[in-house]
Amino acid sequence: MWSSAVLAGLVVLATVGILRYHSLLKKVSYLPGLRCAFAPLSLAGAALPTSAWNPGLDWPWEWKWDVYKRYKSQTISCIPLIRGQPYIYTSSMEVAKQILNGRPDVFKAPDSNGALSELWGDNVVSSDYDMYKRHRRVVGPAFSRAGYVLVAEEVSKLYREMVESEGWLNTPEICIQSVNDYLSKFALGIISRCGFGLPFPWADTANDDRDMPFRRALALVSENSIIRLATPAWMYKLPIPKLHTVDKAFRSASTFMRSLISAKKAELGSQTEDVTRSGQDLLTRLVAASEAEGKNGLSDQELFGNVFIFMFAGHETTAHTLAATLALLSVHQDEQNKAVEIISKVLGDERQPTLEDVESGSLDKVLACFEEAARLFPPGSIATRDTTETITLAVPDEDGGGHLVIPPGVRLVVDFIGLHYNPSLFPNPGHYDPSRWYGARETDMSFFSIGPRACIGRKFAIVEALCFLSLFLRDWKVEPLLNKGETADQWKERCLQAGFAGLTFGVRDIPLKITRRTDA
Ligand code: HEM
Repeated sequence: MWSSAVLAGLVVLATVGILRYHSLLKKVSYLPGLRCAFAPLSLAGAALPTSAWNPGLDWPWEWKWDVYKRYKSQTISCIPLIRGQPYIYTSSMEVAKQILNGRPDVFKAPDSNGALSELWGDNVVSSDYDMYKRHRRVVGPAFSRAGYVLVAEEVSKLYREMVESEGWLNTPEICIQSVNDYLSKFALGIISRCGFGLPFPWADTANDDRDMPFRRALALVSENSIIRLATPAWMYKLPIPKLHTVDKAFRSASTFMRSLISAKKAELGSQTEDVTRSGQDLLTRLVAASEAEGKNGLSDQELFGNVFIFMFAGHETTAHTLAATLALLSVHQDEQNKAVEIISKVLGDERQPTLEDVESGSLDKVLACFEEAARLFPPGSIATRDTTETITLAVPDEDGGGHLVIPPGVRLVVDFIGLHYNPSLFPNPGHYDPSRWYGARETDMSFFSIGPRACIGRKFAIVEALCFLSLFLRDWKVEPLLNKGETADQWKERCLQAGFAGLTFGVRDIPLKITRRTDA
């Protein structure tokens, strides 16, 4: 009796499963691809590591060499068998352009961007349609030429402080276990100074009177977003130290950012002059632009959401890419020498790089070293859009041509790792070859995404990266820090590893040896 009831139950479950699978297969236009337990960007999918039954967040990196080959298509599906909506991933530029061209029948779903809006409130990255237009109207003016001049100046100042405070000037050769830590601090310093008008001295020895220093709080916040999303409020009352630390970090970062906004509003409110002329940092310009919009401006919560985005989008991405650039140049001495030669020619031994140097294009071959690193390790490794209506996507001839017909509720993912390792776009894709980017325009830089929602901070990042690399490479020869008996190839195998680090994708800890070239 019981056994036949169990059997009947199993038959019903299997039938429901098969019917569900077939309906999902139809939704992805019968594209071949991954079949798994949870959707990759669902909480369960993202929290669990990449494995055969759970692709998770890191599969585009882990399986970059064979997944599209295996399914003989640049566009594949991913069907979650237990939970979640169906996905279509593409590594084809032709299909990516159709997804990211600003069409109204797809949108940025709030849960597709690391649930940024759930954690911090609506913001320019995670919103869409009218809400996006409102955010963008206020955020756009925050980026200005005067702001980029400030970035170039502050990079030179902070760089000098860094080498002095770290005592590098007195040491001909320095072994660094994780260059990422320095670059993360550097990029946080630049966004703090140029984004928020904060002092951010490199050697900050002052006692911080807050519960948790802001820098530490930010690092913890970026590492623990998934824990924060997955943990119900009552669990923070349990005696679990890790959760207490996470909670404290989120509260601390949040209090700090709110106080920044209130202080800026008060400062601008007390000025009689034109508020837009009172400061060139992103926050001043953001708050000023919002106030100028009157009742169409952003609420405090929305300002807060954008401040958080500036803080993270503005430092993690650049830091990850700079770490990858130095790692790759350390094992490509020929490329490093080429870059140093150009820097010496343009800047000589002493001159600091300026915005004019960046804009003149004279350092473009140095920038190409950064661009090629961003191709191989793109910090914004995916861009997602969900269909709201039935759409058609033209399939490239190489994949057989024709059209995909996709109903509402399907998640379309542009896989920038797949795209950047696609040999039809980048021949010999595993090879680090900065010359691919010689003569490239900003819109060619697919690692900043493509279409109308491409990165608004790209010039900020380019100015910061190019000025930093010019200063750093002029002073230091960069080599891999090898373990005893290790070869450069073994170092590459060990150290050129990547995955989600914080809210974005990037290289893991990079150990380097730096040697003084000149009297820095
Ligand atoms: C190497 C550095 C950077 C990379 C690779 C990068 C990459 C990206 C990518 C791929 C997107 C599109 C995301 C999507 O479509 O879902 C994006 C958007 C955005 N980025 Fe960046 N980013 C970088 C630096 C920055 C900086 C320095 C800032 C700010 C100071 C910034 C602010 C933003 C904002 C606000 C958006 C949303 C734009 C919109 O939707 O209109 N990014 N970024």
